[in-house]
Amino acid sequence: MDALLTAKKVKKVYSIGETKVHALKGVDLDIYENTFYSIVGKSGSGKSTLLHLLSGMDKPTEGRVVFQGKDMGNLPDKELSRMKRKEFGFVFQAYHLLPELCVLENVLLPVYLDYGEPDQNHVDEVMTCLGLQDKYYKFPSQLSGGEQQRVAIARALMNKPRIIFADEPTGNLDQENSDEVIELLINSSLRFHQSIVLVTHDMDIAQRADRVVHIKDGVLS
Ligand SMILES: Nc1ncnc2c1ncn2[C@@H]1O[C@H](COP(=O)(O)OP(=O)(O)OP(=O)(O)O)[C@@H](O)[C@H]1O
Repeated sequence: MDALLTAKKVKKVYSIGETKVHALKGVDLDIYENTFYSIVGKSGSGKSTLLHLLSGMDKPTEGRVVFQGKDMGNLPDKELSRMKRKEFGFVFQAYHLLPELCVLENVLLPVYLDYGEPDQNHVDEVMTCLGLQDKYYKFPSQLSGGEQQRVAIARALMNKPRIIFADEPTGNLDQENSDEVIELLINSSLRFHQSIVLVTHDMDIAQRADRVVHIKDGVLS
């Protein structure tokens, strides 16, 4: 079986004035479908940088990131943006919900950004899967942190992406909400056949993954 997404000899160097930070020093990684990966390592080891490069949010200094045969570094910006909206879902530590929109409007944003029509069955299925069936018309300020993160996950699932990228998604939540959000993220990815690539400091969460990717000083171990 071919990998869905492949990083080949990926390096990332950040330049701050004269100083160069070698954040990734030649990373090879295959992401297969229907698989949950966690990326763990100390602070500053390169976890978020790796997630940003795998998800097309940033480009490598050297090496290639290939999604379904397409080198993301060679795609025109417009095509890359379209691909990311269609194929990838994003969940961050901050929920990034728009406060003036209700839950349903927030969740449907990616669909409207692609000039699409909502698939009402999918919307209802995702919302129910995430326990949000009675929250459609609430505003973010009326929800708890855990509920807001569940809305962000629902939004990430709306376009039926192949991969969910999550960077410390439970970083702002207490233990109980954190457990619930991870449980729902795993359940929904199984239900809707997505892979998950998740960056976390929490080893209990990391161990839930099918594969734990360890990174140290920009190198996978
Ligand atoms: N935009 C940037 N400009 C310059 N240096 C950066 C930038 N982003 C990250 N770095 C540096 O690259 C290295 C890897 O950072 P990265 O954020 O990927 O680590 P991390 O493992 O996700 O850390 P944390 O767990 O603290 O979030 C660090 O030395 C960091 O200071």
